[in-house]
Amino acid sequence: MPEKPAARGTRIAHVGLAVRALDEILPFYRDVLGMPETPLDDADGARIAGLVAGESLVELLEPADESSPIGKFLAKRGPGIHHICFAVDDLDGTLARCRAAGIRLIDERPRIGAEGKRIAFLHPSATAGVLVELSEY
Ligand SMILES: CC[C@@H](C(=O)O)C(=O)SCCNC(=O)CCNC(=O)[C@H](O)C(C)(C)COP(=O)(O)OP(=O)(O)OC[C@H]1O[C@@H](n2cnc3c(N)ncnc32)[C@H](O)[C@@H]1OP(=O)(O)O
Ligand SMILES: [Co+2]
Repeated sequence: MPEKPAARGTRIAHVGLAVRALDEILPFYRDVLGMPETPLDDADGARIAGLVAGESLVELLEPADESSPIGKFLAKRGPGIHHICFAVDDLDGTLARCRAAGIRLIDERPRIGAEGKRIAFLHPSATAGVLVELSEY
C-alpha cells in the first residue's frame, strides 16, 4: 500500500484577478514587481497568465468572450480580485465536508484547472461573498 503523503495543510494556491487585457497589466507584475511568469493553461473561457508569489501564484484572467465567467464578472464589476484558490490535502474529502456543512458547490465534481490539477469552486453565497476555488496539491 503506497504511503499517504504527509498532510501539508491548506495553503493559498493562487489569487485570481479579472483583467480586461493581460498585456495591459502583466508588465506591472512581471517587470515592475519582478514576479517570474509561469505558464498556465487557458481555461473556462479565459486567457490566463501566472506570476509567482512565493509558494502561491497570482492568476491573471482575461475573458476570451463576454459570456465567460470572467467576461460576466467584468461587465458587472469591472477589473479586480475575482477568486481565491486554496490547495487542500484531500480535495474529495474537503468537498464531502462542504456538502455535509451545507456549503453550496458550483462544481459537484472536480474538473481540471489551469495548473493541470483537479479543482472545484464553491458558491460565493455560501462563503461570505468570496468566490473560493479548491485545488488538490
Ligand atoms: C478552471 C480554471 C480555474 C483555475 O484553474 O484556476 C479558474 O480560476 S477559471 C476562473 C473563472 N471561472 C469561474 O469563476 C468558475 C466559477 N464561477 C461561476 O460559476 C460563476 O462565475 C458564479 C460565481 C456562479 C457567478 O455566476 P454568474 O452567472 O456571474 O452569476 P451572477 O453574476 O448572478 O452572480 C451570482 C451571485 O454571485 C456573486 N458573484 C459572482 N461572481 C463573484 C465573484 N467572483 N466573487 C464574489 N461574488 C461573486 C454575484 O454578486 C451574485 O451575488 P448576489 O448579487 O448577492 O446574488
Ligand atoms: Co483559479
